[in-house]
Amino acid sequence: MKAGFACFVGRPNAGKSTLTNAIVGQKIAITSSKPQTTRHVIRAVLHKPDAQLVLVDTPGLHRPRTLLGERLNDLVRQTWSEVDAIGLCVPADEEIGRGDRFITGELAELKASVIAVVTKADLVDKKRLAEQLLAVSQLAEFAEVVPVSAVSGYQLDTLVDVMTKYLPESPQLYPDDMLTDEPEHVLVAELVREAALEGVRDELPHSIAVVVEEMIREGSLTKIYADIYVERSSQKAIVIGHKASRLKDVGTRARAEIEALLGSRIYLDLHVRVAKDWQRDPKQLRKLGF
Ligand SMILES: Nc1nc2c(ncn2[C@@H]2O[C@H](COP(=O)(O)OP(=O)(O)OP(=O)(O)O)[C@@H](O)[C@H]2O)c(=O)[nH]1
Repeated sequence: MKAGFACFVGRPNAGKSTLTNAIVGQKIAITSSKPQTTRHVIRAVLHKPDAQLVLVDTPGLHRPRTLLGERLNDLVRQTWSEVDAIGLCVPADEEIGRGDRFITGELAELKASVIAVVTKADLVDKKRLAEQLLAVSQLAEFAEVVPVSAVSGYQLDTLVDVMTKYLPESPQLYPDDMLTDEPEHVLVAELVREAALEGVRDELPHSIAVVVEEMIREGSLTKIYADIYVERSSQKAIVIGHKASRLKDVGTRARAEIEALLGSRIYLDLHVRVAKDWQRDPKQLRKLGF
């Protein structure tokens, strides 16, 4: 029996969240077409007859400009130092760049086995894929190099097998029925946050946080009360929209996602609140889960 921890790293937009979701087969991490939306460490547990792979989802590493930025970087480095296997994601359809080299360099000192994962293989032809595999393997000494596509499902099983190979001998770490150890309310908050960001990412990229205050089950219905926090009242107006039309859309989108996640009917009550400059205030950061 082998068991251990693994995570995917890579520059923004490399396809880490999508890959995690595709492997786990359920939407638990946040994906978007815009960089740097992954915030919480979310674990998914993959069960196999002879192994247990615990996937940890980390935010990206970037130059910290706020207290939140610093906390996030600390979180990333701590996660990296604790895992047994790391999948370094490099998209097949983009040139290898400074971001990839920077992250590869950061990984050099770690005890973890590093597997280079060439993502989005469906976007390129065979020749380009072969070239990218070669270019990636010249970046560093990787344990293995594996091309995958989260969209077509190409080589996802292979990747899991490869990552499992580098886990230590260990009894299983989590019970059989466990998919993630992230409390439900955090997953729900992430889905609300994703819906709230839809269409306003450019205006409010890092200014929205969501806290689920209450989840009450009443038979087949789950009542959820959540607060959407912004930093200024001008942002509040953006999130709510004209005659609350935007907030209604946010609720509709989030409700569909949450119903799919929880498998039950949802009543969703959303409030938009201003927490002035929450990204710089330690007390507020703690309250918001950072
Ligand atoms: N065609 C294709 N697109 C993909 C694939 N994987 C991810 N994408 C797209 O690439 C974009 C970025 O994917 P994410 O999974 O959000 O990337 P990420 O690395 O988690 O990004 P950050 O959270 O910003 O660090 C999204 O628009 C995805 O739909 C893939 O296998 N094939």
